[in-house]
Amino acid sequence: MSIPAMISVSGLARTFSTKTGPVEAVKGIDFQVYEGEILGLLGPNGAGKTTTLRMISTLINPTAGEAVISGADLLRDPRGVRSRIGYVAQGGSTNEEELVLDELILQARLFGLSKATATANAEALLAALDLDGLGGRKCKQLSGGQRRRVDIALGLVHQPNLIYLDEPTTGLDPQSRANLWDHIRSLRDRGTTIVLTTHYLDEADALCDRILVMDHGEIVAEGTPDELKRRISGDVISLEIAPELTARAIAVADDALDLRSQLTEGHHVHLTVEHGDAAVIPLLHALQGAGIVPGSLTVKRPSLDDVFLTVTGRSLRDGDQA
Ligand SMILES: Nc1ncnc2c1ncn2[C@@H]1O[C@H](COP(=O)(O)OP(=O)(O)OP(=O)(O)O)[C@@H](O)[C@H]1O
Repeated sequence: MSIPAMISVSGLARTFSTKTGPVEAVKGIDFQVYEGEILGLLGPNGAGKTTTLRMISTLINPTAGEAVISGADLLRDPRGVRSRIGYVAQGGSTNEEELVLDELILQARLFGLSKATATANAEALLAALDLDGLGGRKCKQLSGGQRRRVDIALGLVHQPNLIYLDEPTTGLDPQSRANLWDHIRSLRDRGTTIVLTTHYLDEADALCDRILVMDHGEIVAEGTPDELKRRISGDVISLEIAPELTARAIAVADDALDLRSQLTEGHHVHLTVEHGDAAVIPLLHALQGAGIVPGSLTVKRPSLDDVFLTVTGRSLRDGDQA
């Protein structure tokens, strides 16, 4: 049975008019988000991630295209869309002077929940997001990680089953980031569908079930982190071999495996194959048959940085000026 699509987007585009001419922020993209997954929009600054999120949350109108969000049509039923989603913006939206619990209850009431339900939801979320005991604090008295969790609670307090997180961990220290990742995963495990944007490769890798790589307003690659790494770059098996045997070792490996590429560097032979783990035993067997015993063997999976470099021709970290 196929998993139902929570979001279905087709031909979605947004061009901004500026004094210096039109800016095509998003150039007609198609994608689906499935129920219960964490989908990541990964790309450098200016790739079009936030514009995409803002369109599918009704905050800005698309110039072209359409979308159905949790059963509601984006263009014909924007109120329906708004009631079904939670949106956590980049900078958050907490009111500095407000008490955390009051802020959450107010937010839920804005979505039409009764006082009792709003209070119950707010208290349950404080517990679920490890914010117990902080309901009586002012938002400005929280740490960065606590604030980000309050932002997320604000997006969830009306109990949407779909939440958008724009750069959820930007500005957090490594420990708060890892802690927030755990919370985001636990939301998914309880059935919430999550769409998040990030420029962090490690975040997309650690957190997302599926990734859309965006660059210059387009989706340039799509897949699970593993699929992307495998499809685009392959795994690299590195063998330490006596220099006089490297040519022979490559010939043997080429017979035994479906090699994508090979490279010799002194005592080392690097072989690129689709599935490194599955290739190790046949490779060792073939080498042994030819009387070659490697001094060492390692299998390296490519990083998402390698993926980004392959699809865009530049590193994600260099791409911030795009
Ligand atoms: N209101 C606007 N008016 C004009 N141009 C805009 C507007 N909003 C976004 N843009 C432009 O559209 C492009 C995409 O911006 P967007 O914010 O969607 O990128 P992003 O991938 O979310 O980047 P970041 O990671 O920095 O948030 C950029 O070139 C940006 O300058």
